[in-house]
Amino acid sequence: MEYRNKLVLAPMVRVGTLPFRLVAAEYGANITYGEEIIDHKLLKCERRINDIIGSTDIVEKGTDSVVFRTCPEERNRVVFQMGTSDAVRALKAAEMVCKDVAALDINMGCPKAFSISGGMGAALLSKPELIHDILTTLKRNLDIPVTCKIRLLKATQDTVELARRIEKAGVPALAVHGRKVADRPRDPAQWDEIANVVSAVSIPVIANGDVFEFKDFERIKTVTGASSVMVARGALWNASIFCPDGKLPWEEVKREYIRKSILWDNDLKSTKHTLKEMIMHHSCLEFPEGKSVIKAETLMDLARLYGEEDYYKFVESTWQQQCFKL
Ligand SMILES: Cc1cc2nc3c(=O)[nH]c(=O)nc-3n(C[C@H](O)[C@H](O)[C@H](O)COP(=O)(O)O)c2cc1C
Repeated sequence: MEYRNKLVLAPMVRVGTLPFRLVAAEYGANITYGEEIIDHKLLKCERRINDIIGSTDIVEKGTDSVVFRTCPEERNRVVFQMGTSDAVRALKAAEMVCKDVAALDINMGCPKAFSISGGMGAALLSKPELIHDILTTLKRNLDIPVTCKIRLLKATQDTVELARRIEKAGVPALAVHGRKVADRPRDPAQWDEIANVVSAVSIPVIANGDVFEFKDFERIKTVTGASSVMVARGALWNASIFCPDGKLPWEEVKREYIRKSILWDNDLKSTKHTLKEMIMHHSCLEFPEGKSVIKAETLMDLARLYGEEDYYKFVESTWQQQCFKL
């Protein structure tokens, strides 16, 4: 996996499922991260090939609940992001997905209470020995690249020191979200702090924070010196941010997302959540569209709402034909 000169879709919980990753890639993302999945959850899952829709699924044992869905088309660019606080558990969990993804990333930046109280996410930032243990154990035992995504520490020198230690663990790249743990999304990302990390390490740094237009990809690279750029909210609000020719109208992007959600039988909650985030940014959930999305009980309801009923029926009939063949 090459980490230089890449446009990267950031990991986003309940957003970064297969249809969203495919849409982002269609518009130009070179590397697409899945949403963070916790190792404990993975350990309760099994890998299943879904011959009807052509996906590989990680499914909660004894249920049909899909925790992670991928397909061969994205095999060379999808990054599985995991939450963990233990090297051995992380390895056991990673073994289930490593054949189907291009790389594994460990989330070392999540500031949410759930992550911190479990010793995961940003809690790892103050435990460099544990970081080293997790990264080296995974690297030694897996055939795919292992990276991590961090936030800034309170003091610049501490962030730089941590980045150097992470580099020594042998990772091929490091993603840096230019905010501190206590910062909120509205606080500006500190690109100058990312620049300090870039100067201190030789591995490619993936700069992340406040990229909202295509021109920002070049701007953040110039300011930070980073090799690659990762974008979260800018992509959530309009995944065509990756298009060099400029963004497409968000309605068009939303339609593409809905069609892909139908095609890959995406989890309804995830599809609704992603649509609601888009609507909240561009319009208002109180308007009829938002209310209908909230009310939708099936993907067919959403297909009907967006005039994609025929497409839904077409996809359903291809699944039925596939079922007969099997
Ligand atoms: C809806 C949403 C979900 C997120 N989920 C994750 C996640 O699963 N793992 C992670 O490392 N960061 C997660 N983040 C943080 C982003 O990956 C990114 O670091 C942050 O939003 C800053 O980038 P931005 O300024 O481009 O939004 C999430 C952010 C958003 C908006």
